[in-house]
Amino acid sequence: MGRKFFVGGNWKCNGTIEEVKKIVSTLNDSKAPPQDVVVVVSPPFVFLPLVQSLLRPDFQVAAQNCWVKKGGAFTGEVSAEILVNLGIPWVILGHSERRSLLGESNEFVGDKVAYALSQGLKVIACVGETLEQREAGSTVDVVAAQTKAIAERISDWKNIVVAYEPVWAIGTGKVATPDQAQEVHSELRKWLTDNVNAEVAESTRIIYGGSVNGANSKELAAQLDIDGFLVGGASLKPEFVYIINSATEKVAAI
Ligand SMILES: O=C[C@H](O)COP(=O)(O)O
Repeated sequence: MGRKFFVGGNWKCNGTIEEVKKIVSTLNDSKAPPQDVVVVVSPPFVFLPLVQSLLRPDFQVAAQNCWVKKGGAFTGEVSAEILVNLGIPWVILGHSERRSLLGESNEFVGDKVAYALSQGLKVIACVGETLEQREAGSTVDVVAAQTKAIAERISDWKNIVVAYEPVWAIGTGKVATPDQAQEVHSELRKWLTDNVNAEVAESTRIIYGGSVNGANSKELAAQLDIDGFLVGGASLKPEFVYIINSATEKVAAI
């Protein structure tokens, strides 16, 4: 299996200069296994240059969003071109907080993903169902529709990581069980096989997000179709290092 384990830390709208320096210092001092894991941290826009300048070179940074098309007269937005100019390699798109709070539709997210890729960014594309959708039995339909809106707009999947983040598990402390997560990851991979192609399905990393912490990461990492994590709250704490090191669980399971 050629999918290198991937651990993203989404700091969301958190941090002061002092806190940022402390988190980076903890990461820089950690013994992560770079041969087994890709580590990408995503601070708020304004901290990106600082984090990039301080962070160890084997870890990377991601923006938490970018504008849907070429920059210009779009007050308050940050374009893909600006991120590229700053040397930011990754961007998180389609996070459920933006989908729900800012009304980002599947199509809008698909357009953003396509534009970001066209500018040379790598994308962590988030999908996931709400509790109501899960209880209505429509989880697979929801994540398939979100993935389809991306698939219809792109032709090359090599710079995409798909993050499955059930909305009910985000920031709630209510993590999906390893079986629940594995089931959706497996369905997503099947969707990619049926609707894109087998090569993309086999090579695309599908990572899990939603209340991942140092106590549950190893068991989740051992699941066949879980290729890493997108971590929120715990990425602000020293336990993030433990989550990064759960990559060794995956290597052992292969
Ligand atoms: O992007 C990360 C997810 O929203 C997960 O956040 P959380 O780990 O705080 O639940």
